[in-house]
Amino acid sequence: MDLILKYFPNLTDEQIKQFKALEDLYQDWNLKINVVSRKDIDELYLRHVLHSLGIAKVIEFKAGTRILDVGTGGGFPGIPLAILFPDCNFHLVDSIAKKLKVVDEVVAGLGLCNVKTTHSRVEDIEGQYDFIVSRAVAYMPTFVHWVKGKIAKNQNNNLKNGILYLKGGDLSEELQTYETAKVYELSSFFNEPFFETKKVVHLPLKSRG
Ligand SMILES: C[S@@+](CC[C@H](N)C(=O)[O-])C[C@H]1O[C@@H](n2cnc3c(N)ncnc32)[C@H](O)[C@@H]1O
Repeated sequence: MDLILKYFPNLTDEQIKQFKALEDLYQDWNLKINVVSRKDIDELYLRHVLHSLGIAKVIEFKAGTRILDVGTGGGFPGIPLAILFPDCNFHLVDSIAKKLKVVDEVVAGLGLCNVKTTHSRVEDIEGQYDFIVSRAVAYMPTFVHWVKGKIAKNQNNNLKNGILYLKGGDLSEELQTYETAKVYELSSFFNEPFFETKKVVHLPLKSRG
């Protein structure tokens, strides 16, 4: 938890309480359903919470922003972002029902009112969002194809609307057709060895294929 405060020192008491509660909630749920690996649960704040919050270092969502988390799994990056941005609306989607059961319980345990979940493949989700966030779900061209038509145009005249994807490694081949894609190194925000090769890819609306 100290790690979160180190990089996000202006949290409210409520947010601190919610971030602290994550550890027990995930530990309890992991005993019943394995949503987070053993190693990762021991380093939950580094590997999941702080990693998810890397998106917030790239874009600070304004109140009322609609965000879709595709393939949220156990709730990442959606849940940490929903704690950080309580005035934004989050829709967390996954194609595996048991993972969403855990997400629903964690959301209820935290008292988060800004999160909705749906058990579905993202291709079947209808609706428009200002941003689509994700981590470790699909190769970028496949992902872009899945979410085509789901990003709202001209909402608040925000040219940044689009995809924010947490990825690692060499992305040159994957991103070669997306000229306006911007890649942010998470090591420039977080001084921790874990983030050495980790990045946030921002694909604004205009660059969608
Ligand atoms: C490797 S896990 C990543 C989970 C989470 N984003 C994280 O980083 O911890 C990939 C998740 O994407 C989900 N998924 C894969 N394809 C999907 C699709 N087309 N629609 C919705 N969810 C999908 C899987 O069920 C799985 O939970």
